[in-house]
Amino acid sequence: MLDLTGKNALVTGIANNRSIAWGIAQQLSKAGANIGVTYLPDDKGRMEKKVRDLTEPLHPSLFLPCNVQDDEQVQATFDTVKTDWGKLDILVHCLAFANRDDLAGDFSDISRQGFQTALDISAYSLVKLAQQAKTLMIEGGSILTLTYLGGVRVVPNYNVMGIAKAALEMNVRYLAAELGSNNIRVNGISAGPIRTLASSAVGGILDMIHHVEEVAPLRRTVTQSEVGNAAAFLCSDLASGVTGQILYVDSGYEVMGM
Ligand SMILES: NC(=O)c1ccc[n+]([C@@H]2O[C@H](COP(=O)([O-])OP(=O)(O)OC[C@H]3O[C@@H](n4cnc5c(N)ncnc54)[C@H](O)[C@@H]3O)[C@@H](O)[C@H]2O)c1
Repeated sequence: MLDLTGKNALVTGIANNRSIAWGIAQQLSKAGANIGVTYLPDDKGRMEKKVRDLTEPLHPSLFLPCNVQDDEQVQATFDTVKTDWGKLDILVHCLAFANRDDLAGDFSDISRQGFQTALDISAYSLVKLAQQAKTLMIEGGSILTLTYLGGVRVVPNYNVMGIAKAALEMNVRYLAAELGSNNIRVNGISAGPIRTLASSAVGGILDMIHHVEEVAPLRRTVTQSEVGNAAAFLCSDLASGVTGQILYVDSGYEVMGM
């Protein structure tokens, strides 16, 4: 049985009720996990309010600002996890960012700055968070990230994010190899296209969704809660033998040749 009772789960990347991280947080909570939430702070505190109101029904025992580009904020987040929880069992890395200009048009036009930003926020951040998480996963643990097929194949307009996802997927494998001896598992879910704030920045996202609805074996795309269910499995002891893997939760689209 899928049971996360007694597990402390820190979930990053909730922005609104469409966020994949929100789907994951709900399923982890349903399975009994104690939830902590981080959000991306802004000057006016809008994100804080929105995410606080949204996640209130899950009674998060931690609610912290964490911009992954800010080392002090990352440190402060994990210092609080240590003080308040004592141990961490589950870390969900569910965030990404690239400049809108770099998610359409010619791939070769990407600027150095745009490349660095996308790779820093969307790929390096997993390493940064894992650095901190590994010291608190004293009973072992599970780290999970979110990726997309555009990291292994060319998808129109995904451009710089494809490079970031390729790096992210290798991060999963290197981290799994390093942390396995501490019984820390590291996996990724490659989700099918879902309408969210982040995906709306990718040129032609609706066309991508319609294409999946026509071609994928299940003839539809996936929902946040389907991704959440797979996440709960990967974060639970039911997946105790699974690490370094990318699990496709995409209605089967990845297997199709045409
Ligand atoms: N939506 C899709 O179709 C799809 C498909 C496959 C994978 N994914 C991946 O799922 C993850 C979640 O995206 P989503 O689609 O739910 O969109 P979303 O916009 O709801 O979530 C993206 C999150 O990234 C956060 N973020 C951006 N920059 C940050 C920073 N510097 N520090 C901390 N947080 C930051 C945002 O605040 C937001 O919460 C991403 O990694 C995305 O690439 C999405």
